[in-house]
Amino acid sequence: MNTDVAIRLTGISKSWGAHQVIKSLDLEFGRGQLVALLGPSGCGKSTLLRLLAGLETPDSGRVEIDGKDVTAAAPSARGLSMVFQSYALFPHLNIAENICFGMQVRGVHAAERRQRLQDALALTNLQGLEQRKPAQLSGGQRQRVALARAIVAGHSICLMDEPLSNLDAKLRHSVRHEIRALQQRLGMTVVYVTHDQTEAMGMADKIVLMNAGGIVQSGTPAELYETPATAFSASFIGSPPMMLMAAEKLPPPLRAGIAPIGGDVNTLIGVRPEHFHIVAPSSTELFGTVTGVEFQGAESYIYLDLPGGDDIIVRSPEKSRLKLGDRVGLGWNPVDAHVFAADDGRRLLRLARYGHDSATPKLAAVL
Ligand SMILES: Nc1ncnc2c1ncn2[C@@H]1O[C@H](COP(=O)(O)OP(=O)(O)OP(=O)(O)O)[C@@H](O)[C@H]1O
Repeated sequence: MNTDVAIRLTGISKSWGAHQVIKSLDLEFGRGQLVALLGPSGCGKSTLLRLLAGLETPDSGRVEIDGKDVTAAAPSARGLSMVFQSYALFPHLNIAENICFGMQVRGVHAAERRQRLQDALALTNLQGLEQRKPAQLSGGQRQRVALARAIVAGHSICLMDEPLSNLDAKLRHSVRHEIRALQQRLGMTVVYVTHDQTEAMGMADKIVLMNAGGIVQSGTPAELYETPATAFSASFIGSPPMMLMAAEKLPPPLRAGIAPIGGDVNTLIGVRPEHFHIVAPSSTELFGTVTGVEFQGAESYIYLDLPGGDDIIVRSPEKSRLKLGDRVGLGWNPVDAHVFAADDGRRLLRLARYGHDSATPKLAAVL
C-alpha cells in the first residue's frame, strides 16, 4: 500500500439511464493535499464527489480509502467529513449544537465534545458566537460553522462541494484563504469541487480538470497553466483564458513553422493574453482593431477584433491610451505560443522550437 495516497479510484463509471456521467475514471488523491475537481457545469464533479462519499454507488470500479476497499461501504464507515454549498445547518440549533451534533449522535463523551468544540471555534474564528442561531450569522460565518463541524469530526479527509458559491466575491476570497490555511495546518486531505478556475488555481496542490465525465488533464496549477494538454484546458484555465486563433486565418509569416507541427491538420495557435505585444502597425503583418479597453487598476484588458474574425483580449501591465477603433499591430514571442489540432483540440508540439529554427527566420523577425 502506498501511504502517500489517501484515496484511489480505479475504473469508476456511473450512468443515469443511458447517460454515462462518469466514464471509467482512474484517479489518486495524495495525502495531505488539496485536490480541486474543476470543470464546467454538468461535467460530473459532484457525482464523482458523491461516489467518493458513498452517497452514490458506482456501476463499476473500485473506491479505496487509506488502502481499504470501501466501494460498498456506507458513508459513515468511510472516515470522511463533507462540507456543502448550502452549509446544511439545523436552523433551530445554535452554533455550538450544530457543530457538536455529529459527535453527540456518535456518543462522543461530553468533556471530549467540549474540548473539540473549543478547538474548532478557535481554528475557525467563531468564538463568542456559540449561542447564536444560523440565521443570526453572515454567509461567511455560516460556512465557517460548516467547516468547524467538519473539523470536530476528526477525520483526515474532507470533501467539499462548491463551499463558497453562496458568498459574495470579496468574502469568497477571504474564506478561500481560511480554508487553505486550515487544511495545511491540520494536514487534511481535501477534495474540493468547483467550477471556478481562479479558486482552483489559488488553492489547490493539484487540479483535476474534467469535461463530459472524463479527465481532460490533471497536474499542478502551474502545469495546467503553462502546458495545457488540450485547447479545452487552455481556454478553461486563466482569466482571461488563453486566446485561440485559427492558424489558417493568420498572415503567412505567422503561420510559417506551424505546418511541420500540424502536418495536414488544421491548427489553432494559442497565446496567453499577457504574452501579446501591441506594436506599431508598420512592424508586423497582423493587425487588430480596438473594440474595447478595460482599466483594471494594476493592468488593462484591450479587446481586439482580428481580420480573420477572431476576437482576442490582450493584457497590458500599463494604463492603456488606446481608443475604440484604433488600428494596432499585434505580435508575440514564438516561445510563448501553443499549437493545438483544430479537430479534437489535442496539443501538438509547442511552437517554441520553431521560433528559433533557422527554417523559419521570418516568423521570429516579424514578431
Ligand atoms: N440523480 C440524478 N439523476 C439523473 N441525472 C443526474 C443525477 N445527478 C446528476 N445527474 C446528471 O449527471 C450530470 C452530471 O451532474 P453533476 O451534478 O455531477 O455535475 P457537476 O459537474 O457537479 O455540475 P454543477 O457544477 O452544475 O454542479 C448532469 O447531466 C446531471 O443532470
